[in-house]
Amino acid sequence: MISIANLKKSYGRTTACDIESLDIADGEIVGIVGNNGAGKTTLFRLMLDLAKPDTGHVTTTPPPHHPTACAAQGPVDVAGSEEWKLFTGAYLNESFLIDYLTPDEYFAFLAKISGLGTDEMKRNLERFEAFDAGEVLGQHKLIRDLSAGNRQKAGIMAAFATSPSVAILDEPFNYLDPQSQNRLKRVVEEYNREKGATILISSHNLAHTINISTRIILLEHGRVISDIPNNGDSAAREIENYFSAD
Ligand SMILES: Nc1ncnc2c1ncn2[C@@H]1O[C@H](COP(=O)(O)OP(=O)(O)OP(=O)(O)O)[C@@H](O)[C@H]1O
Repeated sequence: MISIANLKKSYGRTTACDIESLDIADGEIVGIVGNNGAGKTTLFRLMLDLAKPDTGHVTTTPPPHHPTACAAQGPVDVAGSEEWKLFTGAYLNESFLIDYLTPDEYFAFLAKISGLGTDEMKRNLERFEAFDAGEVLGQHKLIRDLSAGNRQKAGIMAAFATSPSVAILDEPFNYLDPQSQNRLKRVVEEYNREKGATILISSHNLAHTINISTRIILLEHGRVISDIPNNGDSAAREIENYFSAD
């Protein structure tokens, strides 16, 4: 469970986040949508302790089924604890990558700092075989020399590589070819189903977001203006109306 309480962040006169209360239950796939500057990335940065809130907290409760030894029993404030890192994976942008490593070296590095064995890491990455299509793994190419799409794939795979119970992805469909976008949707849905993982995705691709999310949160000026359950694309009309050109 992720809980947000009285979370505010401003940059000068710009309100980037202003959320009084928001709970995300274990196992949800939450699509975060909103126009440019609505506050999607800021919300993720606050959830990952990459930005300091002006007020408020993001707390996260370790899911009971997470295999990694995690001392915390109850909710932990992400700004005051390291425990949540044991069960959270994320890819927001290229700053998450290490350019002078190959993807395989980068994944080995992640395995090491996460206490995963090489075999476990290999197994975790197997689910990405179709998504990767042999362009990222085993290529001996440095991350800095990969195409934008393949860097994006490496970052997304890294977010899932440690088998997290919570995964946060900012604009994951960016740079991906249409087939890879569809394969990513399939991997995300399978991962959520198999692990009961909570997945948060921000995207401007409304069709993909509506397809895979169980809930859609619409942001405007850092505030939640709609929070809609999405069963079988039921949120589509409201979301599409909001973004219509008229
Ligand atoms: N480090 C920063 N310094 C100043 N302003 C910032 C900073 N980070 C975000 N902002 C501002 O906060 C607001 C929200 O930005 P944010 O990047 O969270 O929006 P977004 O919904 O992710 O936008 P986009 O869809 O364009 O990626 C914007 O007005 C942005 O200019």
